[in-house]
Amino acid sequence: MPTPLFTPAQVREMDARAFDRGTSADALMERAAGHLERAVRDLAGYGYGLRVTILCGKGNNGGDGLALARRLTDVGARATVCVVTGEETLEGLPAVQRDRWLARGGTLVSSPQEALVGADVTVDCLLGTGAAGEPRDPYRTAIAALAAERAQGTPVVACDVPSGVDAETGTVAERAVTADVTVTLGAEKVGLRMWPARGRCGDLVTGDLGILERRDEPVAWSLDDRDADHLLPFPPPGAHKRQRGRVLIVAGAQGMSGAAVLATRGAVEAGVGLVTCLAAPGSRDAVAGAVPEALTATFGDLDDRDDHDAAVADVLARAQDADVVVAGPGLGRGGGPTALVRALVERLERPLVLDADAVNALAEVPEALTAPRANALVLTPHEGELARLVDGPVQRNRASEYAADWGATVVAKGPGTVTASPDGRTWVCASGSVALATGGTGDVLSGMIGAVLAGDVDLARVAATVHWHGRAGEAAAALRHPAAVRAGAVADAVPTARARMAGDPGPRPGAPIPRPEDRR
Ligand SMILES: NC(=O)C1=CN([C@@H]2O[C@H](COP(=O)(O)OP(=O)(O)OC[C@H]3O[C@@H](n4cnc5c(N)ncnc54)[C@H](O)[C@@H]3O)[C@@H](O)[C@H]2O)[C@H](O)CC1
Ligand SMILES: [K+]
Repeated sequence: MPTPLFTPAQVREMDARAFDRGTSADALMERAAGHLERAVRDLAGYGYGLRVTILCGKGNNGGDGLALARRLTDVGARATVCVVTGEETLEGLPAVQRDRWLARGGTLVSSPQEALVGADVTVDCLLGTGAAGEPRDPYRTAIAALAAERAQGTPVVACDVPSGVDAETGTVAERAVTADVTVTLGAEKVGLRMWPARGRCGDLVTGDLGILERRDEPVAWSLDDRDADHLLPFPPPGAHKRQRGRVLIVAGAQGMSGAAVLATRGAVEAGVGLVTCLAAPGSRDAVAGAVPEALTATFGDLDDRDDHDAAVADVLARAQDADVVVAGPGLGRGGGPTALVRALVERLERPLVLDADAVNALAEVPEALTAPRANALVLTPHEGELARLVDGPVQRNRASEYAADWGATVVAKGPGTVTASPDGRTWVCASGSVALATGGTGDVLSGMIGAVLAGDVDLARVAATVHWHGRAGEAAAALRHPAAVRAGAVADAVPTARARMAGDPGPRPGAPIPRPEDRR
C-alpha cells in the first residue's frame, strides 16, 4: 500500500483530536518513547548494558527523550541525559518527565560534550516539529557535538525529525543533525521524504501513536516497488501491437540527435506497441541507426520562419496515429519550437508529455498553459525549467499548486522527484540515485512516461514511472559506479528494474514474470 504523508500541522491536528477523544498528551509521549526505545535496541542489536546518550531540548521532543531514558533504564541499558537548555527551563509535560526520571534515580549531565563520552548510541531529542529556522544556541553547539561523535562512528537515532530539518518543506538548516534512523511519530511527515531532508534521516521508521484516522487526507503519497509495479501496464494476453499503445516522440532538432535517441529508447525499453520518432533529417538517421525498434520520420524545417506552419501542421497530422505524444528532448529553441509546442498544447486531442526544450518553449507562451484544453498534459521540468515556468524561486513542495494552476501533471524532477496531478494527488519519489544527475536521463524518463500512458491515461502511472526510472538509475549505478553512469546505461537497466519491482530476484531461465493477478 502507498504510504500516506502528512504535514506537521496535520499531525498536530491529529494530536488535538486524540486529546478530544480522551487520550492524554502523557500517554502519547509514553507511546513515542516506546517506539524510540525499540529503535535504539534494534539499531544496537541489544539493550542490556547499552550506553545511550540522549540530548534533550526544552520542548516535547525533549520530553520524549526523558521518557525514553526511563524506559531504557527499565530494560537494563545505561542512559545518560543532558537537557541542553538546563533542567530549569522545562515546563509542562517535559518537566513531568524530568521529575519521573529523577525519581527513577536518573541524573542529568549539564554539558552535551561530557554526556556524549563513551556512548554506544546517541539520541537526538533536541528539536522536533515545534522548531523553526536555524537552530540557535545552545542547540547549535549540541548539534555540532552530536555530529563530532557520529564522525567517530557512534550512530544517531533522531526523535521525530533530525533537529534542524524542516518536516514540511524538506529544507535543512546550515547546522542540522544527520541521523542513522529517524523515528517519525504519529504519521510520516512529508518533508522528511523530500531532499535534502531525506539525506539527513537515515532509515525512516514510523512510530504509530494511534492518532491517524481514516478521514485524514494525506498531502502526498510514497510508492514502493510493489505499488508502482501494480500501477504500471501489463500487456493483456492476445494483445496486438496497436492495442499495446502507440507513442509519437517529437524531438531532436538538427545536431541534437542524442536527446531524441534517448527519449525513443526510454519508450522502447519501457515496453509499448509502437514508437515513432519525428526528428530533423540528420537526427532522424541517428535515431534509426541507434534504435531499430522505432519507426522514424522527419518533421519539416522548424527553423524556417516561413515554413514552420507547415511543419506544425505535419506534426499535428501525424499525431492522429498516436495514443500519446512526447515532445521536447533536443527540440531546440526559437520561434519554430515555440509555435509547435503552443499548437500541441492548444490543439492536440491526445495526452501530451512536454520535456526539456518544450517546457522552455511553454515559458515563452504562458497563456497556453493556463487556457482550457482538451488533452491531458504532463510536464517534466527539472528545477531550472520549472523556475522559468513559475517565474521565481521553485518550491517542490508546492508542485500540487502548480499542477492545479496549470491543469497539468507536474513532474518536478530532482532528488526525490515530486509528481503532482491536477486532481490533487501528489507523490514523492523514494527511489533514485545520484547517478541520474547526468545529461540525458530526463530524456529517457519522458519516453518512458509516453510509453506507460499510451495504454491508459492514469496519472498515478506517471508517479509509478518516476519510481521505475529511479530504480533503473539505482540498477545502473550498482552495475557500474554511481559516478560513472551514462543515460544510455539507465535506459539499458529499465527492463530489469521493472522485473525486480515485480518481485523477480533476477534472471531465471524459463521462469515467467508473475502476472499481476498472481502476485496480489
Ligand atoms: N503526535 C506527535 O507527533 C507527538 C509528538 N510529540 C513530540 O513533540 C514534539 C513537538 O513538540 P513541541 O514542544 O511543539 O516542539 P519542540 O520539541 O520541537 O520544541 C521547540 C522548542 O524550541 C524552541 N525553538 C523553536 N525554534 C528554535 C530554533 N530555531 N532554535 C532554538 N530553539 C527553537 C521553541 O521555542 C520551543 O521551546 C514532536 O516533534 C514530538 O517529538 C509528543 O511527545 C507525542 C505526540
Ligand atoms: K529531534
